[in-house]
Amino acid sequence: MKIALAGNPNSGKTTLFNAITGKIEHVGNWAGVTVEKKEGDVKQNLNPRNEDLVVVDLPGAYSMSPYTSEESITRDFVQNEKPDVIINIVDSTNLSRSLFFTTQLLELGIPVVVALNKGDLTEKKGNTIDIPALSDALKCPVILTVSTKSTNNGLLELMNAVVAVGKSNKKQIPPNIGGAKKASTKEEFEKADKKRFAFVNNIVSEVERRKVSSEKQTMQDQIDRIVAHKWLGIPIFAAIIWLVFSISQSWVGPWLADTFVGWIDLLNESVASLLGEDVNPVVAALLLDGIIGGVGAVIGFLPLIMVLFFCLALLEDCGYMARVAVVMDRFFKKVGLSGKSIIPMIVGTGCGIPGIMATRTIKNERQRRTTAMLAPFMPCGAKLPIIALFAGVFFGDNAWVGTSMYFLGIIVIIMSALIIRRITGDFSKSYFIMELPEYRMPSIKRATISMLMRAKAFIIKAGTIILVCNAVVQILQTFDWQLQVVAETAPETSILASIASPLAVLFIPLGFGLWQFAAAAVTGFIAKENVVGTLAVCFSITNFIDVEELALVGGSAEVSSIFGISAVAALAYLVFNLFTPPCFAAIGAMNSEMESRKWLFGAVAFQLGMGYTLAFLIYQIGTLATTGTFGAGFLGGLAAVALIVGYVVYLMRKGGNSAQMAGKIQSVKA
Ligand SMILES: Nc1nc2c(ncn2[C@@H]2O[C@H](COP(=O)(O)OP(=O)(O)OP(=O)(O)O)[C@@H](O)[C@H]2O)c(=O)[nH]1
Ligand SMILES: [Mg+2]
Repeated sequence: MKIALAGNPNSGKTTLFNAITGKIEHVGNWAGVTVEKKEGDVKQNLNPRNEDLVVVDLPGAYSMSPYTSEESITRDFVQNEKPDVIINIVDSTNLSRSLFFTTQLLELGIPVVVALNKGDLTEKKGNTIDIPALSDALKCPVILTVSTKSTNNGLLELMNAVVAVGKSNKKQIPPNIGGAKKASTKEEFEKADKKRFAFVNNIVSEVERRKVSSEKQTMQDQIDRIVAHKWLGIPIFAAIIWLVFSISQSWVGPWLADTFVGWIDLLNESVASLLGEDVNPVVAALLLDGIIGGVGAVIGFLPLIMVLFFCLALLEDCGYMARVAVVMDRFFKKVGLSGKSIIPMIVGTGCGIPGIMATRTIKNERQRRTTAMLAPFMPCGAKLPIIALFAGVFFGDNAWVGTSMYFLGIIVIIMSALIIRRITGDFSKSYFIMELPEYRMPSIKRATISMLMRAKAFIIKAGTIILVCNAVVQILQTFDWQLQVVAETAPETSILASIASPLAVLFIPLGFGLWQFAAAAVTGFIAKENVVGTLAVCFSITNFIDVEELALVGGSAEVSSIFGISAVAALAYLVFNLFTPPCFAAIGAMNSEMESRKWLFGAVAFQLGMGYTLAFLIYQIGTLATTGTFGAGFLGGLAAVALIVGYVVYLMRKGGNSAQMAGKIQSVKA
């Protein structure tokens, strides 16, 4: 039996799906979290008779009408794949809005069971819903559920009702709303919608008793007045992000990382003693420096990243991140995007790929493609080790490094959106309406699960892609083109050095024209964690976190002298890695969401140009400010940057002209 979960965004479909299948799909406290359908089998304890029950979680939808194109995945699935039963998840705190969709589902000829979800919240608010009366009015079973609870949550009753209607021979007859079913033109649909609203309002007024204006509500409004305030919103957001980076990077993170790195060191030592003296030094180096050293350098930052993800999950769960979308909407609207583009960017701070996929809910094509192109500018989980490394080595673990990279990301996104709008010549606007979820105590359990999921992905990546890359880097730097082991005094003769050196020339104006940095930037396109791993291997540093000094990169002076670049150049290198194109996997995701080769190539070129220009400006201006003269390769870099900027300006003019032309043609037509 195939069971579809359908309902409004943020009603709790995925939470319910996870509860009945035992899966751990991403749940978020805002609308539009699920963008793809997901399938799972019903858990044994909710399926006592062991039937073949498959559940499909769908993206949220407000309507089945073909004139709201947004929710097509849900509509297509329900209409084309004909599930045997639909569970309609209804947010019981928002009955009147949710039932509109219910009336449409009831008319499809597929049995519907309503899961009246978030029963705990309704109770807390002091509202009551007459469930038998609601079931009578809708002519379908209605079961009260609390999908966040593990017991006494109504899920067994729900599944029993689902199996019963799925097996019953009696057809469900939808309530009579009066001709709504036969609509085919837009006008007819609109007329039918009006009837539906009237029908729903009528039911709600009969079954629901609301407790009027509770104090809690006004308190929520008061918090929102400050948190989502026009001017205060931004500094509050900055302070919160600073706090998150402080906790993860300066306070709790290093303390955890310290213990963790101790274990990695121990592993390294025990493997070394196991290998003994007789093992071929090339093999020993591959294992100890390349694999354990390289992967260890990356994994060493795991505790730090976990703390950060935990904090972000708490912020998401309590409802704050949805407010950030509202605060940022004002700025995004000015550059042709909307608050809707923020969600992909917030999701992208975990990993760029789901962030890019989240752009799917954006209707306007230019906005969707622009968001998919710019979301990777937010620092994702894989970029955090790079930030942590450079903040540690050059800036004493200061939380401002991470915070400023986060906000630089937002600024670059806003500027880029402005440029892209000009280039495309598409000045269309869109309005952003977002339902704000209520504030609530964040759940430690949910945040822990979210953190562990991300940590798992990080470890798997470190044990596969990162491990292989580090091994390859180690081999390439051990041998020269004649396959002879390179002398320790002449590392520049290795295969790796000879490949990376020509590229390093391009980086001289950016302050890091060394083959090691060039090699690390290139492996970074395979996965951003590789930047840290490759630097560790190339500079033969087995770990960046000093266990003795109880500080991240305790031997920072030592490491920075091994790197041999200035702090300004280090910052430029950090920015270069964060603002050039993301890893290949994310570029693949960009490709599938943009659905246009032209946009994809344009986006990658734009990102390359952006990273290069920013790194150039930071290095040269920073060097001028700290030493009084420009850095090396100033003129060459200036020429390159002038070329990049000149070309972008040319494209913007061209775009502006074509927009003007289009405007003229339209006014002539009018
Ligand atoms: N208090 C309470 N919260 C719930 C319940 N069910 C879900 N939630 C919360 O509601 C929010 C939305 O849950 P999701 O499962 O992501 O909602 P969804 O319907 O899948 O949302 P989209 O995928 O965006 O359409 C999350 O913050 C959940 O923790 C419930 O029964 N009680
Ligand atoms: Mg969902």
